[in-house]
Amino acid sequence: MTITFGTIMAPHPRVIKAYNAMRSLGISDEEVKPVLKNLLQLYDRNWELIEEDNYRTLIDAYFELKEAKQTEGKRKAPISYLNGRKPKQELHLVDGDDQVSSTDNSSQGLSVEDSEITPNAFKQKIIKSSQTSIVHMKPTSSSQALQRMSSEVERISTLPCMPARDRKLHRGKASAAGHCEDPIDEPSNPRVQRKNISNDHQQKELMIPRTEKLKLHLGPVSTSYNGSANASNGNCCAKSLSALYQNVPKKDATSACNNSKRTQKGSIDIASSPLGEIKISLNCEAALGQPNFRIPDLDAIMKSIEEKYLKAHKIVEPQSSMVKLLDDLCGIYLKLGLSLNRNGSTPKSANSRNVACLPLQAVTEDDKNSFHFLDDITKGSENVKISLLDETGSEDVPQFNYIPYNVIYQDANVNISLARIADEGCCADCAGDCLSLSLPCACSQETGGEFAYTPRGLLKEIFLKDCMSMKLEPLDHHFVYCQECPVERSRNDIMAEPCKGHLVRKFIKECWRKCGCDMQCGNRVVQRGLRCKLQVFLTREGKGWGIRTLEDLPKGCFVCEYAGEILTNTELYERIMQKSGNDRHTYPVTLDADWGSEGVLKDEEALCLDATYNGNVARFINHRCSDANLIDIPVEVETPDRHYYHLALFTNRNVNAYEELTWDYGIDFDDHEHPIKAFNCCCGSGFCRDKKQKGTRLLKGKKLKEIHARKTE
Ligand SMILES: C[S@@+](CC[C@H](N)C(=O)[O-])C[C@H]1O[C@@H](n2cnc3c(N)ncnc32)[C@H](O)[C@@H]1O
Repeated sequence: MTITFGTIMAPHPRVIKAYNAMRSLGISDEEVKPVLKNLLQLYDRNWELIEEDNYRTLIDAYFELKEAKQTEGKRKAPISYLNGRKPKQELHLVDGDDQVSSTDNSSQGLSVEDSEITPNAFKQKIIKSSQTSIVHMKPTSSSQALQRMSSEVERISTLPCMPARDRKLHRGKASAAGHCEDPIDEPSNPRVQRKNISNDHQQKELMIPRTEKLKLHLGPVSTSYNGSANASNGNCCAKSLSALYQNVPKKDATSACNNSKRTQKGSIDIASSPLGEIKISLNCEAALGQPNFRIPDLDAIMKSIEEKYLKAHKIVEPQSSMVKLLDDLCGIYLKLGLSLNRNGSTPKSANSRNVACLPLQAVTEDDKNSFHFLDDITKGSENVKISLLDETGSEDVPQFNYIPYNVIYQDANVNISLARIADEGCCADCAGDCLSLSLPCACSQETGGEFAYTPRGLLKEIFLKDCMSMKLEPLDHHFVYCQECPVERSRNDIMAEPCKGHLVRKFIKECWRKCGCDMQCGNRVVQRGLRCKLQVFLTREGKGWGIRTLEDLPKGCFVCEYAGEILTNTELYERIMQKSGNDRHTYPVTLDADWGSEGVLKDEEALCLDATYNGNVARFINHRCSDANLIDIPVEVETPDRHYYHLALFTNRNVNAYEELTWDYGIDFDDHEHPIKAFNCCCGSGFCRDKKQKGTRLLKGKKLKEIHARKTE
């Protein structure tokens, strides 16, 4: 089947105004174009008559055609009206339904190819022709416009035979002056325009017989979406593309061009002529040979696409391309078409944008649910909404309770008290913004007497660099060792191996309640919560849901913290044990940044965050080996010890809108004794550590350092 996407021209300013007026009524340019052309001809290009009363005449004429279609029923038009194109003066030689002659200009409307035709016969032809129109709006009752056109037909066709050049004079000054008569088709390139005119003249002289062949441009109201699954339409569309070439004067033919691109479900052809005409045709070859296919309602297709792309994204994602858009349209067309047959067919009402006259049925609930979209998964609990989109409609919406901040599940000992914060551990004497102080306050001690944040609220370059270096080259940094390591105990509780060491992480310490500064202080970033526009989306690589940013993010930007239930290790093991087989527990994060300093840390004391049942947006952030765009940094806010802290995620480079946000979980894919079985990594990174993944390279040390250096440049 073929779907044609219309014709693009370089219109006259008055044409643009007319289009704009009609667009406000929901009528597309493609529908207006043939009607406007006809009126211009009928009124000898007297624009005032068309423009007066807010384009009343044009609106009338448009609806007259609709009505003509309705009153005539479903008789097949004798002429294939495919698409607007072609300089108007050529004659339209049509052999029949499927055949378009080499001088075809069917899109321009009716031509009288017989040497003599009565006005009535011509009117009939007009009416028949409108049957191929696509009905967008409910037709009105009959009106003057059709009568005007018809009487004009009578008037012109009853004129005594006259040579073409005289008839041209009769049609008005613009014609007589030899200007391009049709502003709608007026080519923007003057060189081309001149050629066309001369070509027009030649053709008229050659082709208009003495017996007064005439053409009335009263074409179909719209043929923008006249693709259908039946073979004849498919053929017609192919012809309409080739007709672009056929209409091109021979000497210009070299400048006509045709572009073809294959999509997954078909192909896209773009043909252009030196006349400035461009035709885009999408051939949905995936529908070929599908016996169950029935033509779906165009409204349903359009709505589906609009919801998929506009309502869901508001703006277009970077991965989007026209090819993808057209391919999606084709896919939805196919899907809706197949679903119609399954559920039986019912006729469609006349005021919908049907693409063909086969019996149609309204879209089913199934069709409507072909994708999932949630406006705000946070239930209003964050500073910004976070939407969720599943473009495939294949995945159930994740079931969990959104919590913006960590909450204690049961036994976790998180001691938050002002009394525990020593005077020297806060900045009670500060006021306003601590970052504006010439001498940084006590809260900067943790980060070496310098705040970790810039006045713009980003991580300072040097701080980020140090944190990245710890991630990429941990062995170059300081480790502490537990006397009895909870990690080793979790592997083998009976004979736990010695602690392998815990990296001494760099912490950020933010100002808090005991500090004198205000909430807008530059040293309060994580605690002020999420600000970035994020979206949960279904990844295509088999990672399940993921997070992407809907806006460009600068390097060092706080994205979100990892929030969930605060559990003790004991509680976490219990949860893991309760889970069966493949139902893996996938959302725990160990708060081990300071374990080594605690000597013997019991499982009832060691803490972790579990976002499985209660969590925030971070629970959707997927893992990427080594070159992820986020980095996790421990942040001290309300507790001075490192037993409990916040795990904040910052960008480690500039991130473009619609990039997936990823984080290196630090998984050792070779550790087969870990209580939580590692997933098969699909991160796609060239540095993927999961050896099971084909084509991955293991890069360590220097190589990773090089990459990081490049990325942070
Ligand atoms: C914190 S969740 C991330 C969100 C998750 N994708 C979802 O749909 O809810 C971690 C889980 O996501 C999946 N995942 C994350 N990164 C992955 C990767 N690089 N390759 C494959 N699966 C991944 C794994 O199932 C993992 O256990």
